[in-house]
Amino acid sequence: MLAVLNNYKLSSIDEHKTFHTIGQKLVTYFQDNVNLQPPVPTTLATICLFDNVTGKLRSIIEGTEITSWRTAASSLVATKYLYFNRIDKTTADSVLAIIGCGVQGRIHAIGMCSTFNISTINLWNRTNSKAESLAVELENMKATFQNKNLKIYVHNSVGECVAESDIIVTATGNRTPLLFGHMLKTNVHINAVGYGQTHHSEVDGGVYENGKIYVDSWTGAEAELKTLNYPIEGEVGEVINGVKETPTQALTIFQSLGMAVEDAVVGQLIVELYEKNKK
Ligand SMILES: NC(=O)C1=CN([C@@H]2O[C@H](COP(=O)(O)OP(=O)(O)OC[C@H]3O[C@@H](n4cnc5c(N)ncnc54)[C@H](O)[C@@H]3O)[C@@H](O)[C@H]2O)C=CC1
Ligand SMILES: O=C(O)C1=NCCCC1
Repeated sequence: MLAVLNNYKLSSIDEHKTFHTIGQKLVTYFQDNVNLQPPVPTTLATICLFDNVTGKLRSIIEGTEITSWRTAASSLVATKYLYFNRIDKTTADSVLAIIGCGVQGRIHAIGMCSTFNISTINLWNRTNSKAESLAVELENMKATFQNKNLKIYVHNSVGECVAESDIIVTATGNRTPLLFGHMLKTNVHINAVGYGQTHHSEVDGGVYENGKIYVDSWTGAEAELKTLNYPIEGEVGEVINGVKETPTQALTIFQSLGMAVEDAVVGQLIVELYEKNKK
């Protein structure tokens, strides 16, 4: 995944400086890594940054953590603009479901509960003990969350997990659908993160058919969602900048594809911080 970015700002580094970045991320996904002792993340990533004038390799950055956080951050932004901006926040009592409690499920849970007023979190994982471990971790983090009275439940089935949920994250990498329309309340928001057979494998066609689908990037969608036979409303960015309207009263789906620019910019930020702190 190659990204070339010119003339952009990193205000946390220097609000007057203009940055130019050429970056590429290499990703592997080895599902059996979880069975190793000690376990190794299934998704592993390395980010390379290149000098924008000479093309010379400038930095090699460990990209596994960056991948986790930037993916969750994209879902948080999508959830803010596609879900929280259309509900009455004064009465909002939002319930979150995490389907798949691996690396992404965990970071999404922490990110969502730290950022939004989530009153209940419902967890499901194929191996139940993993959901139970995440529940313990979240219980111990409650003091840092927006809603300190967060209720945490582990469920034995996906249907039970999502039945009362307003916001859903699917992060399993399952190759066939596990989330179906009949399981859902009305007006829910789904962040479909996992990559199985395709990006849209985890969610049944009936959900896409009745929902408004948003992506992180049109370019990514043209290449990576060729087999999704339902119309895409737009990019989340188009809702943010007002080109597309904020959806109202709808089932919304953020189809997360992952963008190389996210990795390149965070990589650049880390290099700039490293060099600044070295001085
Ligand atoms: N959209 C994006 O930008 C990104 C997507 N991903 C994708 O997200 C998914 C999850 O990634 P990680 O959390 O890093 O993986 P992980 O291996 O840490 O977690 C996956 C979880 O889902 C469960 N699971 C695995 N296969 C399953 C199946 N067939 N059915 C039901 N549950 C299953 C596992 O028990 C595990 O807890 C992967 O498909 C990965 O490719 C990862 C990074 C970025
Ligand atoms: O953007 C990424 O990084 C990934 N996207 C799809 C699945 C693996 C990692």
